[in-house]
Amino acid sequence: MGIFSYMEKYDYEQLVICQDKQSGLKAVIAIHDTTLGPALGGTRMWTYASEEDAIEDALRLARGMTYKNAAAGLNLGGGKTVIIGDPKKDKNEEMFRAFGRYIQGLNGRYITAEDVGTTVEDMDIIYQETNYVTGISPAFGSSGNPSPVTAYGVYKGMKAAVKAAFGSDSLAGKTVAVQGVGNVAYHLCKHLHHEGAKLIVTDLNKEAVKRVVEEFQAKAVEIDDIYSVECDIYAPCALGATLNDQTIPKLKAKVIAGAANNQLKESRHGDVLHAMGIIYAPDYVINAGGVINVADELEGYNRERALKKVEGVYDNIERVLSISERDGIPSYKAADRLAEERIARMRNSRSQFLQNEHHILTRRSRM
Ligand SMILES: NC(=O)c1ccc[n+]([C@@H]2O[C@H](COP(=O)([O-])OP(=O)(O)OC[C@H]3O[C@@H](n4cnc5c(N)ncnc54)[C@H](O)[C@@H]3O)[C@@H](O)[C@H]2O)c1
Ligand SMILES: CC(C)C[C@H](N)C(=O)O
Repeated sequence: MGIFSYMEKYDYEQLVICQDKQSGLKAVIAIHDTTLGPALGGTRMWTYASEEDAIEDALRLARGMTYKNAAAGLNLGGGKTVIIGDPKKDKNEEMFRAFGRYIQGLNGRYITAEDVGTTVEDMDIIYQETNYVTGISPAFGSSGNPSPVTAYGVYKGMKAAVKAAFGSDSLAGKTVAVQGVGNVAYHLCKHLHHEGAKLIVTDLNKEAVKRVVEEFQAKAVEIDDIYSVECDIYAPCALGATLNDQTIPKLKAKVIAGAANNQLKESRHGDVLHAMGIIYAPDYVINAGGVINVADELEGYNRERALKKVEGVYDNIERVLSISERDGIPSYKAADRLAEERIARMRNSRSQFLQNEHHILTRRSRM
């Protein structure tokens, strides 16, 4: 499908292609929908097989942020950036400065933060060029790395999903199979271990596995074995599309609750999970802790207030699962409905003329 057809299909607002020869920056900023407010979404740095793949990923992830922000009750729209390159080899200071200038050029329509392959240090460099960046260092009065807070939200959301499946939200004695034990899942494993859950883990990065085995008595398994292990909960915390035709038939878990974005390869896989009676905590509802946390920076960051808001992920998962049960629809559809209805309500809410500082009449009166 051509880019304009794809954008029209899901009603995207804007796609910005950024190139800076000097620094090697090749970035794609996708803005999906700003009905609720400026588009907030992280910057992913990844080695894409093709430029088309990078554009598609930016578009897909941006739309996911529209739904995530809407379902989390934030007054923010959805956007995302991908930078083409290897985060271990291709980063440099000029690249993130150049990227910061592109963000500034959007004049607040897009606000960035961390995603896979980018760090607080990268956000600090962007901050030298623009205010439209979050997840910057606590030294600037900001919230820092969002991953521990995302993990806290996933932990809370997992408890709500476990309650729906087993009648109690206790994780003590439950076995959780965690795929990918990087930034978010390390902290998730810590919460689960403290509550008395048993952990089975895998990761392409052997050091990351060693750390959770040593610190949280996790049992390590091979990459492909994580789907078929005996467990109560499967927590996908690596990349997307791991719930697909090949993996779903292997699952033994009664609950799926993890941090990864875009877990369902296609929506129909959410229908399959529903038909199998597996409780699926929709990805963008359960992993909203990070964005809720960085969004708090826009009001002057307060950690205590941010964590309180993140605890609401529990209620949000409960709400989605009860709509799913009440209406007999898969949980991913219940989540989409929640997000779409909020956006539609705001889009259709009555508009009144209010003169503000951006209005032409105000500007004219200063002349
Ligand atoms: N960091 C956040 O605050 C945040 C917020 C919301 C969503 N997410 C999503 O959560 C996921 C994890 O994010 P992160 O920040 O922890 O990233 P990360 O890169 O730190 O961790 C991901 C881990 O998954 C491993 N991995 C990759 N492919 C794998 C595979 N096939 N099998 C097993 N392990 C594999 C990697 O080696 C890495 O250790 C991503 O999908 C991200 O988009 C992150
Ligand atoms: C704004 C960020 C913290 C975004 C995060 N990477 C997410 O996917 O939610």
